[in-house]
Amino acid sequence: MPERTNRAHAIIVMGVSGSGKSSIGEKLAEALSLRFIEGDQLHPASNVEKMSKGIPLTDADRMPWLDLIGEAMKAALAKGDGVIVSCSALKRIYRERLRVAAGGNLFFVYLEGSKELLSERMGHRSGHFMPTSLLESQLETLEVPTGEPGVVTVDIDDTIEDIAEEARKKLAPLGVA
Ligand SMILES: Nc1ncnc2c1ncn2[C@@H]1O[C@H](COP(=O)(O)OP(=O)(O)OP(=O)(O)O)[C@@H](O)[C@H]1O
Ligand SMILES: O=C(O)[C@H](O)[C@@H](O)[C@H](O)[C@H](O)CO
Repeated sequence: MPERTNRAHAIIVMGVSGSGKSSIGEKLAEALSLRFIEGDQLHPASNVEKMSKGIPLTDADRMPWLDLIGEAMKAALAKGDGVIVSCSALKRIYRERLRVAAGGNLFFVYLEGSKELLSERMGHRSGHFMPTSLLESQLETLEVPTGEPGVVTVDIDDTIEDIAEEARKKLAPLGVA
């Protein structure tokens, strides 16, 4: 379990594509006055190219990307800064790798929603490299993090503002405020 202290924390807003990681991550960062890092921007170009073509990423594709996210969190924490990152973090091994990178000082906000709602939200956005056809593989790959240390779960069937507020309320008892 991450320690309850006043020091800076790293938070990952996680979930499958279309769950709202970027939208909620930005809002939560604003509410907690923390820097927000868009994890998608750290993907190697080869990963973006694959996803654009509708090809799911493999563990081997994701590892270098997770390591870049880990380094970004580590650098922020080393400066004493808290940080929020959007990252799908679909499997437990990915989350463990990220926890190690953050020196155990890492919380996850898991955005949970139905396939129908996720598909609707992905379908509504334009100009994004991730096709809705990849949602199926995202859901198959997801290992739900509920019950792991430092994880809070929020339902995405709400407004962006209310979801971010719910996440903030659930993080507060864990010492993140
Ligand atoms: N609570 C919400 N209510 C209405 N629309 C939402 C909500 N959350 C996100 N959206 C919209 O749904 C789409 C997906 O959201 P967003 O890009 O934040 O998700 P994401 O998890 O970061 O996706 P990806 O991982 O594929 O980049 C966007 O068009 C966003 O504006
Ligand atoms: O782990 C993955 O398969 C990827 O990270 C995806 O989740 C995308 O980055 C994102 O969802 C697209 O916008």
